[in-house]
Amino acid sequence: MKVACVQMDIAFGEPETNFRKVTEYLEEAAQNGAETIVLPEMWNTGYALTELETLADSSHRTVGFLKEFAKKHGVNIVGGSVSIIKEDGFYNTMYVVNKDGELVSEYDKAHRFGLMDEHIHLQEGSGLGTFELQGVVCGGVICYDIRFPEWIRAQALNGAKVIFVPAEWPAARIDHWKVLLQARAIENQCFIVAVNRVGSDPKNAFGGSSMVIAPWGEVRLDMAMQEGIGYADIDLSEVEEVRKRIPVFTDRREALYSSFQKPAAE
Ligand SMILES: O=C(O)CCC(=O)C(=O)O
Repeated sequence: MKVACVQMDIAFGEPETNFRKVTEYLEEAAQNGAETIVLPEMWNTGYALTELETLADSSHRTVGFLKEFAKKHGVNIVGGSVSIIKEDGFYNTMYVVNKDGELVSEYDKAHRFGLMDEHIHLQEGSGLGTFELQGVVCGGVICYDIRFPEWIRAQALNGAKVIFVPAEWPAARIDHWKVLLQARAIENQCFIVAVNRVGSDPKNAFGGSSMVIAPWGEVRLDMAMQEGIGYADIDLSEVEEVRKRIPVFTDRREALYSSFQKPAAE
């Protein structure tokens, strides 16, 4: 699978500008032979959370746009995430469409990031976020979600061999981003394809460093602070090979772990 990571700047609170920019990047990646194109987090609005009432996608524009592009160009798109208004509030939602233009996943970010006020403005999701692309089980989580190893493990236990991570991760903590991603790849013995943004908004400067990491932990792509598209080839046989070499999934002791779980507080 040839993946393309779109590491872009995002215009704060300007969906029209961002849709134009994303269209250009998708076209470039498709022309360069990408099979699966990955976008960053909240690419329609950025973190303009106080303006979501007027800016969030209410008419499923994003889904229509991604489906049409995917079908026309025969590419899978892991659509990063966009701000969406649903019946009970705003969500940070990842849409994935396959080469036939079918929506194969709609994942709402599970863990809201307090330092960026998500807990005030956004609802939290409770779906798992696994899906299939070309017969391969994949997972999707969003940014802060990678700080919860049990959540990524749940995806791996449900069969994910490639986990996609769109993000708007600040430069101030970019060391955490790199280490956490590498750890999630090594412990789950899977590929991690992580796409962060560059540029800044009124509150944060973002750290780029979009990465493709192999199941043994090698970094196959690190885009540093470069705006543009990074490409990597993923050979899924590496997942089986690494899982055979060190059989973590066979050696896990679920019953042992759950025997020490604290009961929920009253
Ligand atoms: O966990 C972090 O340090 C960054 C998370 C974040 O920026 C986000 O979830 O949007």
